[in-house]
Formats: sequence, C-alpha cells, structure tokens
Amino acid sequence: MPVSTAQVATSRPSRYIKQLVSHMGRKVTAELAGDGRGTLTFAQGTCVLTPSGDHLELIVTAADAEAVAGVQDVVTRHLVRFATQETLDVDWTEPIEGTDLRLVEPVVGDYLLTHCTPPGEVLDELVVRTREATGDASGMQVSRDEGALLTMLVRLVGARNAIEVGVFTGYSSICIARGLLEGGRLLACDVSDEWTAIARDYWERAGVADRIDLKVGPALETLRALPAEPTVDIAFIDADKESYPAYYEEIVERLRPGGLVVLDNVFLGGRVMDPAFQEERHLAMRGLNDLIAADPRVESVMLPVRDGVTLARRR
Ligand SMILES: C[S@@+](CC[C@H](N)C(=O)[O-])C[C@H]1O[C@@H](n2cnc3c(N)ncnc32)[C@H](O)[C@@H]1O
Repeated sequence: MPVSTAQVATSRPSRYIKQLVSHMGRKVTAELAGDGRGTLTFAQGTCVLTPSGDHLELIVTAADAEAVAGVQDVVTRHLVRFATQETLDVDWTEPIEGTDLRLVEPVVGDYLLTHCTPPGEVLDELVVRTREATGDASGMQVSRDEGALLTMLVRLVGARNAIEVGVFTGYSSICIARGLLEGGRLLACDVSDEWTAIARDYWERAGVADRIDLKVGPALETLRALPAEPTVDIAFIDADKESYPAYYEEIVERLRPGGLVVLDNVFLGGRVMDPAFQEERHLAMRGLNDLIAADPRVESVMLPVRDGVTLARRR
C-alpha cells in the first residue's frame, strides 16, 4: 500500500518547498526543479512536492505502508515547524496500491470513447467477435479512442512502412493499416495462430489484408531478422511486457528520422508507479519508461490514454 497524497491549503506552497528542500538536503537527496517542484529521496521512499495555486500537493511513494508512514511523518513534522505564521493541515490519504489508482476517470473514459471518429462496422463487429471468442482476454484489445489515435498518428507521420508487435485479433492492425499511404505495408508480429486467424478474417473484411504481412513467431526474432536500416516510419508495441525494452531497442535503431514508436500499457495498470510491484514485467516497464524519457535518440511524451501510451519520435 505505498502511494499516499496530501493537499495542504496555503498561500505559500513554493516557499515551503524551497525551505524543505534546502533543509532536508543536508541529510537526504533533495532536488528543486525550475518549475518549483521538489523531490526528497529518503532511504525508505520519496516525497514529491508540487506548488499548485493555493495548495501544496504532496505525493509519498514507498515500498510498504510502514515506509510510507515514516516519510509522511518526517515531511509533516518539518512542514508544521516551518509554518510559523499559519497552521498547516497536512491530511494524508490512506496509502493505496498502484492498482487502485484511477488512471482515467470512468466518466472521462466513457466521454472519450464517444468523442472520436467512429471506427466503423467492421471494427465494431470485431469487438463483439473477440469477446465471444476470447472471453476475458478480449480486454487486451485496444479501445476505440486508442485505435483512432493510432490511425491519426500513422497519417500524421505519413507512414509507408509500419510494424506492429502484438496483433491479437487484429483491431490495432486495422487502425494502423488504414492510415498508411498508398502502397504502404504493415509487418504484424504475434505468436498466436489462433488469435491471428480471427485477425486475418477481419483484415479481409476491412479491405486491408493486402497491405499486412503477418509473421507468426516470437516478435524479437522477427525484428532482429529485419535489415538494420532506418526505414521504419511507425511502430506499435503491444505484446509481452518483459520484452518491451528489447523491442524498443530493435525498433528505435530502425526508425527513420522523424519516425515514431508508440508503446501501449506503459502504466501497467498503475503498477509502474508503485515500488511494491517488483516482478520482471514491472521492472522492465519502469526501467524502459525512465530510459525513454532520457534517451537522446528520441523526443518523447507519455499520454494518459487508457493504460498509458508513450510516443517516442526519432531525432
Ligand atoms: C495486448 S495483445 C495485443 C492487442 C492488439 N494490439 C489489439 O489491439 O487487439 C498482446 C499480443 O501479444 C502477443 N504476444 C505475446 N508474446 C509475444 C511474443 N513474444 N512475440 C509476439 N507476440 C507476442 C499475444 O499473442 C497477444 O496477441
């Protein structure tokens, strides 16, 4: 239960952050960013302090509830001591797990679904068919707003040469293939014959089958077998999470300048923000998110679309 927040009403949030960073900097790592955001890194966890109008926003992240309480205690005591001209009310929320974070408010999520270009009959039917054929696994399919985003990105990039890692029943492949320039091709990678059989059927129905090359097998092998030349315009990564770093490396080296790699599920349902989650896929995604943000080969932005989407554009 490692994430807890507090909103402290005050007319001087920036001043307290400066004071705290300067004071705590003698004992722990304390940083003040140009935008006024402060970060305190203790042995047990971190506290991020952000000035927000007439509030000071605090976020404590640590590996367990006890560690959260320890960081909360240090921060609260110092803040209260620094506030000589007012009484600060530091009211922390109960610590929650990353999986309980609301990544997209349901009402917002629903509004987004109904305010993008409609995907059309074939994709609507594919959603139904996927649910019937795969049950709970159907949750892996990209949503209609994310699908619309993919088509839009493919068009904006002016893509002729695209790659998809993780086809499932073909929804996102159709979205990508639709946006390609005349003569464009999509290399679609997946390990499942069963799921991609459905994809093939719907690619035909959507009229894009002739521009998709399906490669069934481990995607890493497929990617490594590609020429090591920067010819890829856009790639979408949406497969096994442990392999994301390897997929990213193979793809980023093959992107042409201005080419885009799009990564899905970069929040892992909130688990990337929660240090209690330490499985291989959590470490892989957390590490990759950090790497991309600092990667000099690309410009990147992370979008709170569904489970988090990163766009990284090759410089
Ligand atoms: C989240 S689903 C993809 C959803 C798809 N983009 C869509 O919109 O319907 C992940 C897919 O990755 C595939 N996959 C898992 N491990 C793989 C691997 N090593 N190589 C290629 N595909 C893999 C799975 O078979 C599954 O179809």
